This record gives sequence, structure tokens and C-alpha cells, in this order.
Amino acid sequence: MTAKRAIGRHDSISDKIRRHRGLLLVISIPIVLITLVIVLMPGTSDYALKGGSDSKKYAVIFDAGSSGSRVHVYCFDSNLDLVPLENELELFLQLKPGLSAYPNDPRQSANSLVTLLDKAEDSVPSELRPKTPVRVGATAGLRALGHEASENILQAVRELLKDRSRLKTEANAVTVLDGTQEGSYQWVTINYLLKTLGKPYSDTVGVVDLGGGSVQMAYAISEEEAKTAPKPLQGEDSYVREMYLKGRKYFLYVHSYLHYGLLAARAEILKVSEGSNNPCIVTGYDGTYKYGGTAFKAAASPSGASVDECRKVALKALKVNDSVCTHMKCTFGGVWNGGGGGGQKNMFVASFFFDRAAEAGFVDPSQPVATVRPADFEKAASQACNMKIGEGKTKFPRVEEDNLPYLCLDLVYQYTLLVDGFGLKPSQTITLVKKVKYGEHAVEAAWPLGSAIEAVSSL
Ligand SMILES: O=c1[nH]cnc2c1ncn2[C@@H]1O[C@H](COP(=O)(O)OP(=O)(O)O)[C@@H](O)[C@H]1O
Ligand SMILES: [Ca+2]
Repeated sequence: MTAKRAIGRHDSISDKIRRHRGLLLVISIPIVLITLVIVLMPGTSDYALKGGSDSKKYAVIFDAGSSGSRVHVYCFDSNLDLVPLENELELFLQLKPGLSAYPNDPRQSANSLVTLLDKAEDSVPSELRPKTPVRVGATAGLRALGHEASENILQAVRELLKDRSRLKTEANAVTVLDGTQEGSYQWVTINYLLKTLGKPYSDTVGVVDLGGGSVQMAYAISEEEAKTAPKPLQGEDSYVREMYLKGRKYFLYVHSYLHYGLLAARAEILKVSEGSNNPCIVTGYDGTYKYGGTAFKAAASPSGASVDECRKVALKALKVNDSVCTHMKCTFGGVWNGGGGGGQKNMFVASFFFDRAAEAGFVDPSQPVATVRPADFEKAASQACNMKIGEGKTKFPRVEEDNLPYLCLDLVYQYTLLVDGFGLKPSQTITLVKKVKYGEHAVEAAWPLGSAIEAVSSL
């Protein structure tokens, strides 16, 4: 009896299954069906299979530059590596002019971002939009407009984001970036893409970013050098930023020079000759240059343009020798040079440096990077300064017509900025950069990626 009961108990589970198999089938069919639907449903399947939507983080960053507005959408995995959206590693769209082109109409200024906003938002999966940070960083254009006008525009942009998008706007998401923020984000972008973050400071690369309104230089320095940094004057940004990235502390020397972006520097160079002829203007041209609401006389001298004469004017505009250097060593305008060192030995030079070099014909515009020397800018300048305006279209077919009168000026300025301003040797090799290869893809070498990394790191 005991043995029989034991056997009976032993058999009872399979007996029960057999007895209730009809009922079990009825219960299991809907479970199997529901599981199938979840796994196969488009859109949600990805997240269901990869352990929830938390594993992917998107960020939408607007670059409200002085000469145009751009939007970048990035997607990161849980290791903070970039993963492709569609076929590319970022969505990148741009338009002209920038927000500062509408100084008296904040609403119209903000509305100029609508098409970029709509397309950016469309590229983020619907269920992730409320979790996806959106930032708008304005640079030199709004900096130069002054506080009230720029604040009105930013307020209109905040309202646009609130009314039109479901993306997450954190406090301070819509701001004018200060120059050191812009420069340090640019440094993070390039070093992130080169995978040098986390390595000793002397293995990182330095960056120069020549925008339309301002130019930034940033490179990592040693802790000892950082301690010797001069204190900023009142109202000025400090020279050194401390940053923790990939488990390492960096001391980043960074400085932004407002009014020394390429388009702003043209105005500074024309101001030196104050209403008379200027040796930087291409031979035979007589016109006006407009920048930031002011018109400057831009007329070639009767003897024509000259590299040597133009360099003298550029040095004056940069105040290389005219300003007092109270620090150990200065770049220009009395600004500390950061002391140099390992973090500055490889320089990645972006924006207008790449563009003008490509237009002048000494780098290939279809490649993301090019290795050149500052002397290449001087060589191209000699050709541009020796031509007549009528020869421009045939000698420099890639240069836009509006830029031709200023080609000698632009190239001389770029050479002077690198060599006399930043103290690079004319023969030093530098990397001109438009995009940086990251795995199979190439990503824009611009500050918004650095901002996106900061935004998703704090999520
Ligand atoms: O995302 C980018 N990818 C490539 N080039 C860029 C990007 N953002 C800016 N640039 C370059 O910078 C130039 C103008 O800079 P911008 O308008 O940003 O001035 P700013 O930085 O002084 O405000 C553009 O003509 C372009 O060459
Ligand atoms: Ca810029």
C-alpha cells in the first residue's frame, strides 16, 4: 500500500499533465501568440530583444553657429559608443543663415529651426522622444549680438521646443555657449572619435576650430602646468577646465577669441586700413564688406595685393606685438598660450581651415581629413594675392564668387593665425579635419558631439 502510494505519487505529475493536456493547450496557445507578436512587431522588437529601450540613448544637439544653424542627432549604446541611425552614425542637417541674422525678430529667428527640428525629432523612435535630451548651443553670432537681443531669441527657441516637440528640454538646454565650453566640447568630440579619451594627456590631440565669428584652441596640459595658469581677469573665462573622461582626469587649456573667426577677422583686417585701400584685397576689386550690421570699405590698393603687406596688417589686427603679455608666453592679444607640451604636438584643425584649403585646391574635399603644413596656406596665399580679380574664377574654380575678393586675405590670415598667433612652426604637420572616421563611418568634427556625450552621461 505504501509502495503503491509512493509510485502513485511519483506518477501523479505526468498523469496530471496527461489528464489536463486539453486545458494546458488552451492556456499556452495565447501565451505563445502574444510572445510572437511582441518579438515580431516592428519598432518594439529591437528593444524587447535587447533588454529594454534603456540600452539606447539618443541626443539632439542644435549648433546655432554665426553663419548657419545645424542639427545633429546621435544614438549611443550602453557603453556610450555611437551606433548607427539608419545608415549613418549621426543625422546631420544644416541651413543658412544663423539665428543672429534676425536680431529684431526673435520669433522668425526661432522659426528658422522648424525644419531641422521636425526632421531631427522624426529620426528618434517615438517612445524615446520624451527621454531624449535636446540642446541648443549658440556660438559667436549670438555672443556678438549682446545680452538682450540674444536672450529674446533664445526665449523664442525655448517656446518653439515646448510647443512643437516632445523631446526633453533640461534646464539650461537652450543657451549661448561660452567660448571655453565650445572649445572643450570640440576637444572631447575629436578625442572621442579618435578613441584617445582615457589615455594619458600627452596621447590626446589638440584642436583649433576656426568658425565665422570666433576661433578656439584647446589641448590637454599636465597638472603641474595647470597650476601655473594665470588667473583670468574679471569677466574672463578661466584658462583651464578640469574634466573626468573615461576614468581619467584631464586639465584642458582652452581659450576662445571672439571677433577672430574668419568672417569677423575680415572686418578686423579692414578696420586696420580704415576706409582706404587694403593690401589684402585681391587686385582690381573695389567694394564693401558687410559683417554684423556694419559695412567696411574693401578696396584693393593700386599696386595690387601683397602677401608681405597683408601679413603686416593681419599682425596688427591680431595685436600680436601691440598688446602686453603679462604671462610667460602669449598667443595674441595678451592671452596666455597654455605652455605647450605633449597635448599640443598633434593638432587637429577644423572648420574654415579645412574649407578654405579645399577651395584653394590644396586638399581633396572628398576626403574627411588632410595632412598639411601652415606653409601650404602661405603658398596658396601667394597665388591668390598675385592674381587679378578677373582671373579668380579660372584660377580658383572651387571658391564661391562672393569669397574671391577675400581669398588673399583669408589665406594670409589663416597662416598668420597659426604661425604668429598660435606659435606653430610653418613646417609643422597639422591635420585639417572635416570629419573623423569612427569604425566604418565618418562623423562631423564639430562641438555638438561633445555636448551630446555630456548630455547622455548624466541620464
Ligand atoms: O558640423 C559641422 N561640420 C562641418 N563644418 C562645420 C560644422 N559646423 C561648422 N562648420 C564650419 O564652420 C564654419 C562657420 O562656423 P560657424 O557658423 O559655426 O561660426 P561660429 O562657430 O564662429 O559661430 C562653416 O562655414 C563650416 O565650415
Ligand atoms: Ca562653429
